[in-house]
Amino acid sequence: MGNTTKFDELQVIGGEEWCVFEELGIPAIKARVDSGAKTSSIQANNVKVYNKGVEEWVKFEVNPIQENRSVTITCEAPLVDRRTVKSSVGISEERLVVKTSIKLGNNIHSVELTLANRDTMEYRMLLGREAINQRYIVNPAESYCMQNFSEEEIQEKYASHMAEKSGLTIALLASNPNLYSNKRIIEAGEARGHEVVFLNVENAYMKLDTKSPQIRYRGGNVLNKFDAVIPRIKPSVTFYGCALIRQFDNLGVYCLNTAEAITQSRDKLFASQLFSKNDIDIPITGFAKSPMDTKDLIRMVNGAPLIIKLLESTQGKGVVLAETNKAAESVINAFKSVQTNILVQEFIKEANGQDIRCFVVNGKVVASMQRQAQKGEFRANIHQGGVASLIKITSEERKLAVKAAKILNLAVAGVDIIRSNKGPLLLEVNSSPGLEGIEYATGLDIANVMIRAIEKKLNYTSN
Ligand SMILES: Nc1ncnc2c1ncn2[C@@H]1O[C@H](COP(=O)(O)OP(=O)(O)OP(=O)(O)O)[C@@H](O)[C@H]1O
Ligand SMILES: [Mg+2]
Ligand SMILES: [Mg+2]
Repeated sequence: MGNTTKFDELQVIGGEEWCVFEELGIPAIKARVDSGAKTSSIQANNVKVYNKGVEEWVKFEVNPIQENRSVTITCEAPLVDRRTVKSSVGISEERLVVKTSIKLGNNIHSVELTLANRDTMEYRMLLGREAINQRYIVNPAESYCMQNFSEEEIQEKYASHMAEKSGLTIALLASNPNLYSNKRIIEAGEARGHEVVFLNVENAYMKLDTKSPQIRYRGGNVLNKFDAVIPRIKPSVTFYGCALIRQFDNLGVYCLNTAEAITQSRDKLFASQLFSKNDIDIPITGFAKSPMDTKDLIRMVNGAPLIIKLLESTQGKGVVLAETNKAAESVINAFKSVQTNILVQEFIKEANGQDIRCFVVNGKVVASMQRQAQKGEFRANIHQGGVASLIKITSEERKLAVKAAKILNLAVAGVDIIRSNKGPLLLEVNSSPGLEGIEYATGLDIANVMIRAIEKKLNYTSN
């Protein structure tokens, strides 16, 4: 088995040692020397693989100081292996292995490090056999044989990192980082000096436990450094997304829109009931279970032409105009025959395919636009070819928008209003209103307004 080093050439290391990783930018990290482990490992969060030329590299974050998560070092190193490790319960997990140089006392040599989630462990690093063999001999009774750092020295080494973190750490909980709205939110957060981390709803999961509830991310990283969460939950993942938001909320993280508010706004029937209960005018709306009531349902909303809406619709996809009573009856009964919940609604003809979108943030209308449907179309949604333009809203409309957002308890809301002969009527309230149309129409930086709303709630002042 190769050359064996002479025993008296080996240096003695203790059961714990201070390691320095100059290439990773880690000035000192305490390691448990563990000859039982083959490869050395280090605690790593937000692990991301990327390409650097033809090589694969890994970017990851390390919290080098035990029991202190405020110091975060972002490290980069070449990826040398992906290993499958089996946990004690037999579940295989992939671990990335990187290569870098380690300094122990005055010795510098190359080392392979497994990136592990060691959050629950006392030491942020384990020094395994591969790093020890042929170089050191372990005396577990001793500590810091290679070099020791005092508390003051550690403080000094990390002083710049402690001062560096001035902005907030904000999570954007969504599904697609390339959507205009999401890109703008990240951009606006970073422009104000914050760190914005994109979290994919479907890659996050939770641990329910009274002592240490957690949110984890694919790969086992614990997400516990966030000051705030911006939820942008698409309708198909409402249930799961809201469960995650509740978990963040339980962990004391401020959420720009609560799970409860999002859930309420996603249910058009429930939201409409809340509106009518709170004296907010909406188009006359009916909801019935049995086809036997269809005829009266139609009469109730003043007959055709009338609107039929799927309960969970967005982008205007589930909104239908029935021109005659006969057509209305067959469409309503067709939906009922496939157990689909629908609302039947009075058609506001005089709106002429126009509606108004008010963007509400923390109780204020921060922007508004008019949307005009395409020719021959009654739905004004941008996704249905609607065209946005600037509009000056009346104070009555402004009050209506603010009140609707307040009743649903939404910090950020897209409130849709339609102008009728009876005055402005509330159409619906969206909890993840898009930014593209409204920023384009108004020229305003709405993403910036959202970020500043978080700063205000957290009493954050930049220096
Ligand atoms: N009762 C109505 N009378 C006239 N037009 C209506 C009525 N209800 C909806 N519309 C038109 O259809 C569009 C879509 O309706 P609504 O906003 O209720 O559906 P949605 O699918 O949830 O859209 P969103 O993408 O805004 O969430 C409205 O923006 C409006 O232009
Ligand atoms: Mg909607
Ligand atoms: Mg709408």
